[in-house]
Amino acid sequence: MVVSPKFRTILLFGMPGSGKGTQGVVLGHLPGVVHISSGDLFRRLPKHGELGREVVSYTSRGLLVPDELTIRIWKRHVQILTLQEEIAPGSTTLVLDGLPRNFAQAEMLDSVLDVLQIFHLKITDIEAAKDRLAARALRENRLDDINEEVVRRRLQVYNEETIQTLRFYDPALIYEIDASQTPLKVHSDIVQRLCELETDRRHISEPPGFIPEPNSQPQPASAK
Ligand SMILES: Nc1ncnc2c1ncn2[C@@H]1O[C@H](COP(=O)(O)OP(=O)(O)O)[C@@H](O)[C@H]1O
Repeated sequence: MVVSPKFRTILLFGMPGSGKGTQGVVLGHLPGVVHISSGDLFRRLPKHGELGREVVSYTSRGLLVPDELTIRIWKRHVQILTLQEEIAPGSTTLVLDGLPRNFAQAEMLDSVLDVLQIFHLKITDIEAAKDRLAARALRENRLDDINEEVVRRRLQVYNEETIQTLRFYDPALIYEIDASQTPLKVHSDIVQRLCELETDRRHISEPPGFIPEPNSQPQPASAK
């Protein structure tokens, strides 16, 4: 049996409004890094198609889209990107935001993801998260951010279900970041951690065709 290599993956975790999308988009600009947001995938589905209508029937109520459907849509997207040679397991690092969102999804993705790092963007002030969602509702015209009841349910789903997903992974992979900081400071914390990983010789971002030297550890300043 041929076993396909897994995608090196960084997971962005955090409650709605914690800034996963903002950080994911910026990281996705690095060479060799591709950002995939499950929420964006769902919003891009044609609204009048069968899939789009089914998805909206859940997202509009603040509920999770069923696992089988979520994973099917995600895998189809990854397959298209792979066929278009925009990504390849072994050379691309995926930054996933919004997925996996529960324990079952983590299990379903385990055979395709090699999770290198999980950033848990923590917000303790729920009111601050709600304010961010209200601002995003206007900026991005997101209906699910406008309705207070829908927002309340999404936060509840996060606290009851999504946060449990972290138990699936080795605690050593999880890095907590204070998401109430400015986006730039959150980004700086993420980049600092990723640089530490690179010095551990697990490369996150590589220019196309870049082949790391077998002993390319950074030299101390005195050796230069
Ligand atoms: N992995 C997932 N599984 C099930 N539903 C999801 C998943 N990702 C996103 N969704 C649905 O899409 C909605 C929007 O998700 P997202 O854009 O990530 O926003 P946020 O993190 O602010 O809630 C979620 O409220 C949920 O209904």
